Amino acid sequence: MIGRLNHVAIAVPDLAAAAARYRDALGASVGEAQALPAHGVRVAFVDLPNSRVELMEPLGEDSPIAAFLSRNPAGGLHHLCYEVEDIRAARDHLLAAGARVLGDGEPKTGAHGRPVLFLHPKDFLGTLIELEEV
Ligand SMILES: CC[C@H](C(=O)O)C(=O)SCCNC(=O)CCNC(=O)[C@H](O)C(C)(C)COP(=O)(O)OP(=O)(O)OC[C@H]1O[C@@H](n2cnc3c(N)ncnc32)[C@H](O)[C@@H]1OP(=O)(O)O
Ligand SMILES: [Co+2]
Repeated sequence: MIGRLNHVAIAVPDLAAAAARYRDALGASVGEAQALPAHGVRVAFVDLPNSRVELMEPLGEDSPIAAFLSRNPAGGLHHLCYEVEDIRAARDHLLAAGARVLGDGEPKTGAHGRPVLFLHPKDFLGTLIELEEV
C-alpha cells in the first residue's frame, strides 16, 4: 500500500533559523516558507536527491505541533510522510485494521496541494505517519 517516502518532517521553534542552519551549515537547498493556516504550521521544504525534509514551525494558537515542541523545545523529528495511490482506500484498510486516523477521517489538502491524512503515532511504533495521495 505505501509507496515512496515523500518527506521527513522536523518540528522547529524558529523556521527561519532552521532554514538558515540547513542552508549555511549543510549547503542544502531550502524552498520558500509557506504558511498553512488550515494545518497550524508554516513550512519550508529542503529538497534532497531522494526525498525531502519538511521544516515546520507552529502557526497560530492551536497549532498541532505546539505540544510536541513544549516536550522538545529545541525541535525534533515529527513525522514521516508516505505516498499512496488511493488515500481513501488506504484509510478504509487501516480503519478496518484497527488503526486510528486523526481528525474526522476526511483527507485534507496538504502542502503539496494533494490529499493527506495522519495516523496516530501510538499505532505505528511511536511514529506519526502522514499519507499523501499522489
Ligand atoms: C498537512 C500539511 C503538512 C504537509 O506535509 O503537507 C504537514 O505535515 S502539517 C503537520 C502538522 N499537523 C499534524 O501533525 C496533524 C496530526 N497531528 C496531530 O493531530 C497531533 O500532533 C497528535 C494527535 C499526533 C499529537 O498531539 P499532541 O502533541 O497534542 O499530544 P498527545 O498528548 O495527543 O499525544 C498522544 C501521544 O502521542 C505522542 N506523540 C505526539 N506527537 C507525536 C509525534 N509527532 N511523534 C511521536 N509521538 C507523538 C505523545 O508524546 C503522547 O504519547 P504519551 O506516551 O501518551 O505521552
Ligand atoms: Co508533512
